[in-house]
Amino acid sequence: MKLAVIPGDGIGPEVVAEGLKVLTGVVPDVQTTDYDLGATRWHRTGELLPDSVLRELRGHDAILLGAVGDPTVPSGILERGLLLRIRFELDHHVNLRPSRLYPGVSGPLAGDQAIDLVVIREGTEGPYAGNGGLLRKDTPHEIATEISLNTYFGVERVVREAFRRAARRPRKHLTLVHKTNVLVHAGQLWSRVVEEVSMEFPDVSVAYCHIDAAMIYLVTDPGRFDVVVTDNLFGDILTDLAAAVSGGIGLAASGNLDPSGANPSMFEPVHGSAPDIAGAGVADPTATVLSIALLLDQQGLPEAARRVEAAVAFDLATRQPGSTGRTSAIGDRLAALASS
Ligand SMILES: NC(=O)c1ccc[n+]([C@@H]2O[C@H](COP(=O)([O-])OP(=O)(O)OC[C@H]3O[C@@H](n4cnc5c(N)ncnc54)[C@H](O)[C@@H]3O)[C@@H](O)[C@H]2O)c1
Ligand SMILES: CC(C)[C@H](C(=O)O)[C@@H](O)C(=O)O
Ligand SMILES: [Mg+2]
Repeated sequence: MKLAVIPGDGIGPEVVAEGLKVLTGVVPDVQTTDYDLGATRWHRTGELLPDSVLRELRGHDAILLGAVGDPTVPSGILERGLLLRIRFELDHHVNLRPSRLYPGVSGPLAGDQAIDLVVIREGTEGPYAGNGGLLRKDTPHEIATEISLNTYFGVERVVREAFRRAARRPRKHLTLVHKTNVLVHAGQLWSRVVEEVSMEFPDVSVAYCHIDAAMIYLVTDPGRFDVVVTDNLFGDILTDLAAAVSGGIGLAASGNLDPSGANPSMFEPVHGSAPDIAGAGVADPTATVLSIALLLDQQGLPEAARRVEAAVAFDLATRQPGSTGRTSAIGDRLAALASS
């Protein structure tokens, strides 16, 4: 497997190192190419994602990313110019974000309710499309717009993927999360597409939830969710909360997928560069390791993926209550468990 590695900023390199330990333990023939993209390169050269690097990324089977973002770089430069540019250029329209409360993990919810859900977040449209600007800048009449783009093509393909995934799960249940009572144009498109595609999946039951109510239910009754399909921004926010109720952001994995296979998919923890703990060696690498499991699955290695997930499940079930541990110690443990 040819893997492009973008460790990135903050805790990115720390967690990626542990992810690679686990990956190379279960799949010996991984050839990695490291790309030093991120804050340091931007400061040194002004480059975010040179076209030549983008071309090289396309030549890999998959990409592993740590995180981007740094307090010394104006907000949005790295996020838009590097991370989102990769997602958009490589047509990562399916942003796959599973959340599971693993046995032994104590979440913040009363009675540790069962959580096993998958969010399919649209990845290339919505308010992330970059369709906006500032008018009359630096005047008292300044106007900022950030228009949400929703195309039939973009909504249909992600909704279809969500139904496909729901149909393969035991509960076969899909919830559309949106804000159709206010965002009536986009809301109507999303609802209509869900209704249309549902005709092809008669075994999948369908529910709808406004995004604000979905936040309530994620905290009071997360068991009602199986597969959730939603737009780019709602999905961003929803998956941080889903992570928080499932044992924390240090456990939340994601895959940015182009299911057509035309472009390499990219795997990364849901969390960011965590400048508050960067360099301290205390970041939990489990989210990255679970992202490796998603990568292995997508690369057609389900048995290796299962071993990695089983290693994480065992580790979480046997961790000392309340303990987090050192990044490298968790990585060593997971690598040993997964390759044994
Ligand atoms: N995919 C990405 O690259 C990505 C995702 C989110 C945020 N960001 C960027 O990261 C920077 C920091 O953003 P933020 O602080 O809002 O979010 P964050 O996810 O980096 O951190 C939020 C909180 O979670 C904690 N945390 C995060 N990962 C952890 C881990 N593995 N183990 C233990 N604790 C962990 C942090 O210490 C912090 O308290 C910003 O520049 C932001 O744009 C990047
Ligand atoms: C850093 C940012 C561009 C990114 C997003 O909003 O998608 C992050 O929050 C995430 O969840 O991966
Ligand atoms: Mg986010």
